[in-house]
Order: sequence, then C-alpha cells, then structure tokens
Amino acid sequence: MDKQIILLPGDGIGREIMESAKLVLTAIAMEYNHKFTFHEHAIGGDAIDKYGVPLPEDTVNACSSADAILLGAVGGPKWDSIPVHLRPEKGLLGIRKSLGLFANLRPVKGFASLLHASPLKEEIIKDSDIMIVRELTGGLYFGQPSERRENGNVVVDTLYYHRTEMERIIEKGFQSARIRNKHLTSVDKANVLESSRMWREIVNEKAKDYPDVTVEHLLVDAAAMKLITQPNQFDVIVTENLFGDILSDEASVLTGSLGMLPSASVRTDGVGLYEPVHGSAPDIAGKDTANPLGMILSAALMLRYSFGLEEEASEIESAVNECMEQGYHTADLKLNGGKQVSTKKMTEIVLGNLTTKRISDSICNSYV
Ligand SMILES: NC(=O)c1ccc[n+]([C@@H]2O[C@H](COP(=O)([O-])OP(=O)(O)OC[C@H]3O[C@@H](n4cnc5c(N)ncnc54)[C@H](O)[C@@H]3O)[C@@H](O)[C@H]2O)c1
Ligand SMILES: CC(C)[C@H](C(=O)O)[C@@H](O)C(=O)O
Ligand SMILES: [Mg+2]
Repeated sequence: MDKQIILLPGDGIGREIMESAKLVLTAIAMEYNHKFTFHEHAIGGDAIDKYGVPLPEDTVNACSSADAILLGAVGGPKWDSIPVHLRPEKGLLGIRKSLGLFANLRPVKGFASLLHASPLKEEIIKDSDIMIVRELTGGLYFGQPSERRENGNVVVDTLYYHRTEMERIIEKGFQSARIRNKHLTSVDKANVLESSRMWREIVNEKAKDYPDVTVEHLLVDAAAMKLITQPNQFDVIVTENLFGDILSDEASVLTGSLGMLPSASVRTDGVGLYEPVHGSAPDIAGKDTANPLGMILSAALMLRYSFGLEEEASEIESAVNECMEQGYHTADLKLNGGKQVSTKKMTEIVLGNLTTKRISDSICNSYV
C-alpha cells in the first residue's frame, strides 16, 4: 500500500511524540511492505513563528490532498498574549473545519495491567470500554458573532448548530453503537439550552431507525458524575463539541493518564486527522518525559480507519499492551513499582515489541 501522510507536529511535546509515531509507522511499513511517505507541515505556534499565521495555506493544501494526517499538539504560553482569533489553537480548529472533519472518535479503554494506575477504584473502572463520539466542527467553538462589546465589558460567544450538523454526528453515534455493544448515551443540557432540545428531538427520531440500540439521555452534569462513578454503564457517548471536549479529558482518568488517549477526527469518506486527546503539555516539553502512547495509538487508528489496515493497527495496539504488561511506563502514570522510562525509551520498547513477532527475542532484549 502506498500512502502520503502529512505530519503536523505543532508545539510543546508535539514534535517529540510525533517522532515516536513516525518510527512506529516506519517499522510497520517495513514489516508489511507498505510505502508510507511523510510530509511535514507547520501548524499552531510553530506556524505563527515561521509564517505569522496558525494555519498557513500551504498546510491546508497539503492536508487536502493527503491520504491521512497525524497531528501532535498545538499551543503554549509563548503565544498567550496573541488575540484569540490568531492563537495556535485556531490552526487546529481551522484544519478540522476546512477538511470537514465533523466526527471526533475518542475510544477510552484502559489496559488491564494499568487498572491500578487510575486514582479510581479498580472495581469501578474494570471492564469499562467507552467510545466518545464528539461533534467537532460546530457549536460554541465556531459560533458567530464571537466578540467583545461595549468597551470590553460585554462578551458574546454564539452556540450555533444547523439540524444537518446534528443529524450526521448523531447518525455516527448510532452506527458506532450498532457495531459495538448497542447502547447509546446522548449527552446534552436539554433542561437549559435550545440547541440541546433540538439535539434530543433528533436522537429520538433516529432511534426509530436503530431498534437494536438502546438509547439513554443524560444531562451533561450528571454524565460527568456518572462517567467516573459508573463508567461501565457506558458504551457509546454522543455529544456536541464542547461537552465532548470536557468529558473526554475526564474519561482519560479511567486509563491512568491523559497521555494514553488517541483520537480520530473523520468525515464520511475515510479521510482523517489523527491526534492524541491531550495538548502540548508545556510543563514537560523538551524533557523527553512525555507519554508517546496516545500519539502512537492514534497512528494505529489511522491505519485502521483511513487505510483499512486492521492487522497492522492491532499489531501496534498489542505492542503497546505488551509494554504495559512488561511494567514500563512514563512519568505521568503514577505507578507503585514498574519501570519508569523516557519518551524515547518507551518508543524503543514499543518498536521492540512489534518486531518480536517477526524477528527474535534477542533483538527485543537489546532494547530493554
Ligand atoms: N489537540 C491539541 O493540540 C490540544 C489539546 C488540548 C490542549 N491543547 C493546548 O495545549 C496547551 C496546554 O494545555 P493544558 O496544559 O491545559 O493541557 P495538556 O493536555 O497539554 O496538559 C494537561 C496536563 O497533562 C499532562 N500531559 C498531557 N499530555 C501528556 C503526555 N503525553 N504525557 C505526559 N503528560 C501529559 C501535562 O503535562 C499537563 O500536566 C494549551 O495551549 C491548550 O490550548 C492542545
Ligand atoms: C486545543 C483545543 C482547541 C482542542 C479542542 O478543544 O478541541 C483540544 O482541547 C482537544 O480536545 O482536541
Ligand atoms: Mg480537549
């Protein structure tokens, strides 16, 4: 298989973890005889520094003709004084919007050997396996007007959704539930927001097309509580943009660290942008301590969803699982015992676990 992959490392730990994903994909390409060609482009603060804008036209053009895109993270204190409409984060919002990537899939499944890494009790998180389906190109993030008025004393952010934007993401939620455990939790704030009233109406209409899927409506505040008290009651969560952003960071606690969570931002034709759920982690950037696994697992999602390479994707996921079982972890996973390693070392261990299946144990041992 011959694929053109755009790499957008971005800011902070973005470049460090992107290097990890690139090495893993290169190893997979060698093993399976694929040709992955990588093209790096600027986004976020990196693009502001180089070109004065968070999303250069050249980056958009390259992404538009690529087979898939990997993104590290954007943002950081260096760009804090920049007005909101020019900030690094606008580069990320801009690329999602211009490519029409309306569905953000955030699987939250802890590794069995990491159950004790979560601050939550093992009996609560055991067996939890959730897919968060987050709307990604509408809502408060993109509402117009969005401005300061009356000498800066009044601020306006608009929560705008068209019915069709809700329909397509809710449909995605039902489809995902149908191929998983057939339970859909729709999260909204229908006791307060007009947008949530329409959201709930659409969920109820669509439910008629999916009689095999059970549907539950939860208000977002209660959902936030239930996510960490009864996580195994969830299968698929479908929700709008801002609620999905907040709930996915919260859900990462189930896995032991935000650094573990991958995500896929897709549209209906298979084109996708793959990015870890976490941000640029400025507090640990450049220290070789970041957890690269959310990024590596995002690369696995790319192979599965954009290229249909299920075996290769599963091989990466198994290699990551093996690292956990071998007791390796980066500093973000607060474990008693185990072997704490750097970003680079963790990447080498994943690579070693990949090749053990095809080469030999002795090569793997040279990494550890
Ligand atoms: N997709 C993205 O590009 C994205 C996502 C979220 C936040 N951001 C941006 O990142 C910047 C920092 O935001 P923040 O601090 O609120 O969130 P963050 O996700 O960057 O960090 C939150 C905490 O988690 C830790 N963390 C995150 N990823 C980690 C990893 N892979 N390994 C180890 N520890 C990790 C950080 O050290 C920090 O303590 C902001 O500019 C924000 O807008 C970008
Ligand atoms: C950086 C920010 C714009 C982004 C979002 O809110 O979508 C991030 O938090 C995420 O979860 O991908
Ligand atoms: Mg977020």
